[in-house]
Amino acid sequence: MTVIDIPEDSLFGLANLPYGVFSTPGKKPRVGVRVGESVVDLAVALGDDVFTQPRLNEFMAQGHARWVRVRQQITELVSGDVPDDAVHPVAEVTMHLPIEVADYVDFYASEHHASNLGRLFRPNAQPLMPNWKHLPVGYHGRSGTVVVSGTDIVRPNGQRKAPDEDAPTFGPCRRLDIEAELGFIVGTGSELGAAVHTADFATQVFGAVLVNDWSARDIQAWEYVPLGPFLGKSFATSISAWVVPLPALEAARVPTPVQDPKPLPYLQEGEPWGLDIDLAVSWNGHEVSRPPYREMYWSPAQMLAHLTVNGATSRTGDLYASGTISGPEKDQRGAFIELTWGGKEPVRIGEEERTFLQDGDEVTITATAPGTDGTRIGFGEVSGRILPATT
Ligand SMILES: O=C(O)/C=C/C(=O)CC(=O)CC(=O)O
Ligand SMILES: [Ca+2]
Ligand SMILES: [Mg+2]
Repeated sequence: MTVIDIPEDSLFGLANLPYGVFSTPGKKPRVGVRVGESVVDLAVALGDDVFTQPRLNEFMAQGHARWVRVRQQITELVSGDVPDDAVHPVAEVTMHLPIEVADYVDFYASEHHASNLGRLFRPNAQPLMPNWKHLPVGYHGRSGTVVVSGTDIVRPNGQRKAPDEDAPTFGPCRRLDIEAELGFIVGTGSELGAAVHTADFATQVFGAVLVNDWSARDIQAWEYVPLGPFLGKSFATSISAWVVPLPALEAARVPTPVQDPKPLPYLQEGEPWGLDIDLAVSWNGHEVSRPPYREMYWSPAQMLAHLTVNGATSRTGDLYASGTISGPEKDQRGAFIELTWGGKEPVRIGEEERTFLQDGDEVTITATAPGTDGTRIGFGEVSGRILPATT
């Protein structure tokens, strides 16, 4: 038997207990929970077959009451002796995509980001569209290209046309960018035709991950009118390997910024709440931005309510992302197009300067939040390295 060591300042103490899918050499991917610098194999520790699956979907589909029970069981288990064969050092496991992504939706919930992108993409129009403060704007993404942190990202090819060019050309993206976001994973789905109320968020959403919504700005700028993002964003979206369960985020709840005008009734919550999560974006190992999630205008529950208000189902494994997280300050912007103001103001990366991503560049996004026991909890990281385009 083993007593798992949890350093006092660990971001993965008992207040966190994130789930992931891991493998050890020669063995199949299965469900584990992170405790300190260890991964606990839940199939071995709890003796339940649902954790032998290579994804969290089957466990999530068991529903909220079951999630609560398992979290209690894990807390009791790791507070005492854990069977030796259930414990692996995190440095010795390989992490996999934690969920089979059902549908993927991406919102646009940061007023600062939406205003900045409006100015950059539509310099002759008002930055925020008239609908923006009435509904959480979003689009349907491509679930099949959601990948786990650490997966290399091949620079996309596509059509691009700069404003000063007469005709589009085909080739590798020249303005490859990131978007630092938070993603919410639906655990319990809804019926076709039935809207999900804001109050149902806590029992339907299983947890949260970090998201990097890689974006080809030149492809996007040319293709997006009038139907929205398409190939400029569908080539890859990276998520962190650890899914932070919703109860771990209780202490991070904060009111959203004031919503004026008052949203329509289906978007109302007693008091709309966001999350006090601090993100950090590193470019080749140099921190370039610290986006604050508490600045997000639309709440996670409002986004879910909007997503389903027309009767569209939500399903186990759905991923809906917040949209780029940008704060009011320049060093709080969650996309390089904003940080470098459309490539006009390069940022310093050690000895070098950057506007958009070069081949070989690596971006890592991390985040922490207050935990329920007064310590902080961590999201791990979402990272990815750019490989040259295929020819
Ligand atoms: O305003 C636009 O035309 C484009 C917006 C985006 O690229 C943002 C997007 O994908 C949603 C987000 O991450 O905030
Ligand atoms: Ca996005
Ligand atoms: Mg994407």
